[in-house]
Amino acid sequence: MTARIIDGKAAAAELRAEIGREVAALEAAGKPVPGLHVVLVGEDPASKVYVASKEKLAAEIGMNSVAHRLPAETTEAALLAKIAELNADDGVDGILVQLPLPKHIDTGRIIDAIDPAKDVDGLHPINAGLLAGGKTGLVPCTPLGCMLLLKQALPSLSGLEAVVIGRSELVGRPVAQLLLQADCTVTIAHSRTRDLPAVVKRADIVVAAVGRPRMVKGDWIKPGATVIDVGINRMPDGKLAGDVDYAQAAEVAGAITPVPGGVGPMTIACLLRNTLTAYRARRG
Ligand SMILES: Nc1nc(=O)c2c([nH]1)NC[C@@H]1CN(c3ccc(C(=O)N[C@@H](CCC(=O)O)C(=O)O)cc3)C=[N+]21
Repeated sequence: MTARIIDGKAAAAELRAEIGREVAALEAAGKPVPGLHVVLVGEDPASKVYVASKEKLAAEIGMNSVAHRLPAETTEAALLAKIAELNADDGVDGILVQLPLPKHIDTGRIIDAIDPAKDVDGLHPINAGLLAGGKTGLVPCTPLGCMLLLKQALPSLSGLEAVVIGRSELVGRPVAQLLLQADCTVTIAHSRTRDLPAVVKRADIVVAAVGRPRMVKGDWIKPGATVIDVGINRMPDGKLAGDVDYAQAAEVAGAITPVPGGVGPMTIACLLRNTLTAYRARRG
């Protein structure tokens, strides 16, 4: 079998266009447009590229898109002051602090300081707690993107066996919560899981979010399964590889997301969607 390719790039473009139409309607009605503020501390090259991309795509759909670029030496206190300023600014609907932060800054303390109503990354404990309780505040962008791709790829998720590989706060845990809300039977596998290939083999849905290039092999995949590859691993030759061995898995799976062009673009589109969601919740 050769898997159908789940085109995240196309799905993301469509989602952005839809959000763009909603922003245009707000503007036409004389309302303020949503404001997305991305904070970047330091000079990490990958982070710079991602922030530039978020800034550009938000501007493209008519949002008020602002990037705050702070030097690597920025103190935790100064970053907290910046967040307090953005929290207090009524024109700011979404705040995203690009991760990873420099080592001298306590990431948890920064995330905790963001107004949960403006936490478009969905990482604040209030939003994580709502999600764990089966309610939804703001949902983390990558997990939301995974779910939109799955809903597009499958007629129904109810009753399916889903195996999530990885238990990170950013992806593994929240995507497992969303799969549970969609009535999947959910397993979260991780580095201590015994016989991971056999666990993955049960899955109708595999979500790989471990950050290890091509770790998931073709013979781990149940024939016809849907495979969502969250991994974005930069290889020594400069190319990107997912957490799934794509060439092998595509021979067995029913549908699979490529890297690049799968979950990555959806992550940014979902950030824009969360910004609009936050705007509506705050300003009606
Ligand atoms: N607070 C915070 N929130 C994040 O959501 C966040 C973050 N920090 N730090 C870094 C990770 C990574 N991330 C990506 C987003 C889009 C692509 C993406 O669009 N990737 C393209 C390829 C881009 C390329 O060529 O490098 C693709 O997969 O097709 C990748 C990675 C968001 N992250």
